[in-house]
Amino acid sequence: MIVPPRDQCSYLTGLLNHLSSEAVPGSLPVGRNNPQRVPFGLYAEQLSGTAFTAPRAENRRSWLYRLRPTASHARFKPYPRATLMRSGPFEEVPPSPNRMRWNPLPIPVEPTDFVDGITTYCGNGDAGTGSGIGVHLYALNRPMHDRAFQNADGELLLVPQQGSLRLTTEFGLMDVSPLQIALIPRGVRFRVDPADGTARGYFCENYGAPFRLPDLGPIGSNGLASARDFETPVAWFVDRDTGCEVIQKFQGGLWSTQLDHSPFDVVAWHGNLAPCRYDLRRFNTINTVSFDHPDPSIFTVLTSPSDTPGTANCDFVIFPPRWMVAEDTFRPPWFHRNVMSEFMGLISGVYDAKAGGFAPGGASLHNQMSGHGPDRASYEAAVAVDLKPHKIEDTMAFMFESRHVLRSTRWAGDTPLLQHDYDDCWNDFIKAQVPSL
Ligand SMILES: O=C(O)Cc1cc(O)ccc1O
Ligand SMILES: [Fe+2]
Repeated sequence: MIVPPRDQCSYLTGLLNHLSSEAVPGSLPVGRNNPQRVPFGLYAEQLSGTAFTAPRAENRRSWLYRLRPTASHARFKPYPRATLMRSGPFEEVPPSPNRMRWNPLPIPVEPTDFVDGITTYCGNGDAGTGSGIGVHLYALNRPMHDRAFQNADGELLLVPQQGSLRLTTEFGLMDVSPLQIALIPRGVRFRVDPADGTARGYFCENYGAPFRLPDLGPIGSNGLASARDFETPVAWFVDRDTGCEVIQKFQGGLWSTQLDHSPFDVVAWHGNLAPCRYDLRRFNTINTVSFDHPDPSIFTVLTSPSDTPGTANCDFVIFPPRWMVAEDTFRPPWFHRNVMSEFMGLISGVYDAKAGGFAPGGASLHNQMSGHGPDRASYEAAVAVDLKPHKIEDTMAFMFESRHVLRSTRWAGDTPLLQHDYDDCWNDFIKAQVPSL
């Protein structure tokens, strides 16, 4: 058991391990979950992320030992501020087959924290039936101070793009920077504070089955993201009897209640349901060493499966720095139409299918069966280049790929960030000339 230095992040490693952590020696009950009297009068609480009876390999739950029961709070009232956060079902505007791309979301000018700085671009499914995802960006310029957020509708996969974040969670403290990601299980209360004043990033709100590592099939027992590289914070708590607003997302709506104490009062915990972070630079990228451009599923970091095997509710896929060695191959992404729908973001650098227009902090959406692929400049460069081993460096793009059409929000269609000329990047391809018979 690890006792953390106060206010410093310290981590336990592994994904889905059954972990134990106590911030005060002797606070974690030994050998049972809910003894008649918990050490120091702490309150035992089980947090269930899966049904009690979920198969053992799927089952996720943790036991939290806290200064006060989470149950001690006043009624939630509707959150009084308007935000641009939207939720499934996404029915604000009719779905369109058009390809969409957006310029980077600006950092706000008005004082804006994480909750108020969320803008929803698109999503699918329904928070009410527990399938689908919401796709959001955040852009903020101040800490959450005495506020905490909790999402009953889904798990959050945070993808910082600019600016480091300090995440204060019920389980402990996590620092997350661009090129790292964080997973926050459904219902866990957390606070997001920028380390350097401002921050921007993407996040997937997963209404469906929790993210997990993909199967590796013939790749074998190693490769892609490794469980040992996921880091979970050790127990850390605040013993403070001052007010804190808890904002909860529930069935699409935002609600607020006021506590007279900190919600971050978990002194000890154990279990396999906990927030974690992962450094994308640890990804063991696998690619062809012969010919042809493989399907991007080889770059899957995490997957949220659906009820149909191999057809994800959401795959989180990255396009990291990597050697390109394929012989006699058009090396960038090929032209394609996909039954799955693709939302992409760019953390840094340039994406190899787009010579221009796809900027860090920007986004694109290519929905079910819409034709897309390299823009003309990328195509022409790739067919002309002399194929030598070449390293794609200093870049990190990602994709949330989902089995259902991603329906954009009204904001996403109306914002001046939308590039109305996006289709033009595929204009004026020279017609192929086949010999006449
Ligand atoms: O559309 C995209 O850029 C993402 C993508 C990349 C790739 O290498 C193959 C297929 C695919 O959808
Ligand atoms: Fe694609």
